[in-house]
Amino acid sequence: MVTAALAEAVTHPAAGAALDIEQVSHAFDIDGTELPVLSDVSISVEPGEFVALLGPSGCGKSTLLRLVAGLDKPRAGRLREDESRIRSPHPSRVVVFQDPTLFPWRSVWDNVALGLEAQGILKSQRHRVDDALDLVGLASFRNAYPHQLSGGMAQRVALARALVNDPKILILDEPLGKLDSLTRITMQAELVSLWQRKGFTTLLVTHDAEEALVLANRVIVFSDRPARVKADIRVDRPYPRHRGDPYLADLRRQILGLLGLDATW
Ligand SMILES: Nc1ncnc2c1ncn2[C@@H]1O[C@H](COP(=O)(O)OP(=O)(O)OP(=O)(O)O)[C@@H](O)[C@H]1O
Repeated sequence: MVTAALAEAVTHPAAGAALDIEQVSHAFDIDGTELPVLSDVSISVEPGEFVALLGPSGCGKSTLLRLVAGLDKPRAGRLREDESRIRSPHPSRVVVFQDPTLFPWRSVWDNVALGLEAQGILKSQRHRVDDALDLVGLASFRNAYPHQLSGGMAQRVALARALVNDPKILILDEPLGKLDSLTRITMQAELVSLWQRKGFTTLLVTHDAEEALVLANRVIVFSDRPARVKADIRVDRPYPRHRGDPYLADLRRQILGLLGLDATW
C-alpha cells in the first residue's frame, strides 16, 4: 500500500520548477497495435534553463514536445507548467517547428501578428509584433512576403511569431534542421542571445550533439523507442561557447557513445 507521504513525494512537482514532466508514458495505437513511445520519463526544468533533447530518430522526442505544448495528453503521468497541470495549448508555451509554415498570402508582419490575432488582442498590442521583429533582426522586412525570404529569414519569422506571445517556455523542434551549415551557426548564436535577453525556459530537440552543446546548459539523452531518459548532462560552460573547447569535445564523445556512435573527431 502506498502511504500518503510517499504518494505526496511521488506526485508533488519539484518546488520552483518551470516545467515538470512526471513519470510520463505515452503510446500510439496503430491499426489496433500498441506502439509504446515514451516510458516513465521524468524531467524537472528550472526557470530559464536551456535544455536540449537528443535521441535516436523516432524514439519519441517530438511526441514529448507535443505533450509539453498541450497538443496531446499522455497515457500516464503528468506535465505541469509552474505547478499548473498542462491540459491544452497556451500562449505561455509555444512551439517552433523545423518547417516555418508561414502563410504565403500574408506579409511578414501579418504572419507574426497571428498569435495575437488568435487571442483577440492584436488591436491593443500591435507594438509587440514590431518588438518581436526587432528581436529577430527583421524589422526592415515587415512588409515582405514569405517567397521573398531566405530559409534563415523564414525561420526567424517563425521565431518572431512564437516570441510575440512572450512565452515562458519556448519549445523548439529542430528549428534549424533544414538550414545550411553557415546560416545554422549564425542562428545558433542568435538563439543564445535571444534566450539570454528574454530569459525564457527553452526545450530544444536536435539531432546534432554539437548544436546541443553550443546552446544548452543541460542535455538529456534518450534511449531508443520507447524513449527513457538515459542521461541528464549539465553543460557547465559560459556563453558564447567555443566549438573547439576540449570540455565540450569530451561531452560530445560521451553523448555520441550513449547514442551508440563512435566519435572519430
Ligand atoms: N500521431 C501519431 N500516430 C501514430 N504514431 C505516431 C504519431 N506520432 C508519432 N508516431 C510514432 O511515434 C514514434 C515517435 O515519433 P516522434 O516523432 O516523437 O520521434 P522523434 O524522436 O521526434 O523522431 P525524429 O528524431 O526522427 O524526428 C515514431 O515511431 C512515430 O512513427
